[in-house]
Amino acid sequence: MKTRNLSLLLDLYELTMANGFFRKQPQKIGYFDLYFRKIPDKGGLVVYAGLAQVIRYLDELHFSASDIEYLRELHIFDNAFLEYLRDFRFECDVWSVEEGTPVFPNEPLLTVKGPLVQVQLLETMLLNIVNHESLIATKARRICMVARNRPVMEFGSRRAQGADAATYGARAAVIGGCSGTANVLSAKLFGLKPLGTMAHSWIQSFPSEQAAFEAWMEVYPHNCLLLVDTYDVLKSGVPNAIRIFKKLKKMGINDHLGVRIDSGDITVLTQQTRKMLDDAGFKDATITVSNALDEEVIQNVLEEGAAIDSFGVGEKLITAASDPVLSGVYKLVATQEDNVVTPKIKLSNTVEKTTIPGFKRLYRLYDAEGKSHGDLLCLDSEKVEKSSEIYNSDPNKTQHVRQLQAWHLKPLQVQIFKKGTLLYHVPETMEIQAFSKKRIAELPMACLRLKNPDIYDVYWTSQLKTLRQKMIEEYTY
Ligand SMILES: Nc1ncnc2c1ncn2[C@@H]1O[C@H](COP(=O)(O)OP(=O)(O)OP(=O)(O)O)[C@@H](O)[C@H]1O
Ligand SMILES: O=P(O)(O)OC[C@H]1O[C@H](OP(=O)(O)OP(=O)(O)O)[C@H](O)[C@@H]1O
Ligand SMILES: O=C(O)c1cccnc1
Repeated sequence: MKTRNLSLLLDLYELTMANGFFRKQPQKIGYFDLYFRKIPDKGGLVVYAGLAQVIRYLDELHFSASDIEYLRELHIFDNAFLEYLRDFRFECDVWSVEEGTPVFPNEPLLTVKGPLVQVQLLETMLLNIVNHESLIATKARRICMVARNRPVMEFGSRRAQGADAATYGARAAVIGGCSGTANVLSAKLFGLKPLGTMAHSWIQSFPSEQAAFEAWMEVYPHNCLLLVDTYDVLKSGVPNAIRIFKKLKKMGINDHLGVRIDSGDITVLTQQTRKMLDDAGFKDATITVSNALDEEVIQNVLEEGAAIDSFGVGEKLITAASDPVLSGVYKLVATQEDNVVTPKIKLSNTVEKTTIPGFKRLYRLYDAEGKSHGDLLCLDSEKVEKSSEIYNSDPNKTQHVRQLQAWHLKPLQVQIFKKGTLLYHVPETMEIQAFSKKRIAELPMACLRLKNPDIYDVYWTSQLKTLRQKMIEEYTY
């Protein structure tokens, strides 16, 4: 893959602060946490995605001669700072949750430790990548869940907000459960299955629908997924498709036969199509549907008894149309000087916006059967004992205080970079999808549902809770 220089894709204030840090606090280390506060669509979980792109961005971070020249001409920055950027070498530690992991509000998904001048520069791109890809993976999870094991093809590139949203979005959609994508670039780059059928233009370009299907059959006899709604699904499209399937059968070909329906009442049309295909002896011929589908439409048509084998889903998925923002944030939680770590807090009028101070660790709590019962956030410096009392971060929960006792702790973050050296190997995308399904299956069922899911429990240790409370009191005037 060619190097991509995104180093100036940041907000100006990151550079002006970095210049200031370089001059005023050059030795100080900063710890930043990346987390979100609210799950889109009032869902029960977010599927974390984007780490592969984060790694690539950090690995390629450099400032070209023309970047430096441009910055010099702004007349904002010190020469010494520009020279530092010219010789920039990434030297941070990075910990991250693994892609595909279901995650919850206020959990540190990514923690970056390094010279303030460096960690501050990363804010925009880390958020841009994680917010986008996690949003799409989360939406895909919702759609694929209601499709109940029927393959969902990602069809959205044409309606995505730009080329990156299409390409990285398709990867995220596969992490969230899609079987593959129509986006060939994304398939090539990320080892995804390239999938597709045909457009109406193919049918329209021939003198008749029958002639179009015949021509397709001649070119792709082993992949005859015919689009049947150009003129009339039941009166023309399906009968013409059946004629083609009969011809193929005579030639001894009976694989990958099917139809795609892209308009009209999905329940009615698929049920009647199924009957026509079955009656003609093509019980294995598949029915694919598309047309502005999302989790609500899919759930609805399946509840109505639609006869569907697979889905093509585009615009609503690739744009996360129902709730198109994951508002992850990147906040300073501690600084370090001479090996002394000092927790930092940001207060707010709203409790949710008050940050969680300190360099922290995140664990998932498992029972003996491998089911997860919540997550635990603690300070890196503390030792968590079996006898520890833990506190639900949601004060409204009735069982507010619990004993750790019966649960096993599994760390959720792994170290990705150590002093700028990459330690982590990104798994294949389909492995990430399988990992994600497994992690999601461990969660309480009630957290998975689309509507009114239970809130997953996130606990804090007593030390973390006390530290936060003390800091809130210290800074409250
Ligand atoms: N049985 C159904 N229940 C719920 N939603 C459905 C059902 N059938 C189709 N839909 C959805 O309703 C929306 C509009 O469908 P409609 O039949 O109006 O398609 P259309 O785009 O107008 O068709 P055309 O492409 O011919 O203009 C689409 O999002 C479609 O997926
Ligand atoms: O509806 P989506 O979920 O985005 O799925 C992708 C859509 O893209 C194609 O439509 P096309 O661009 O040919 O326009 P159309 O809406 O007229 O079918 C295809 O036929 C689907 O309808
Ligand atoms: O292959 C298809 O059927 C397809 C691809 C992209 C968008 N709509 C349909």
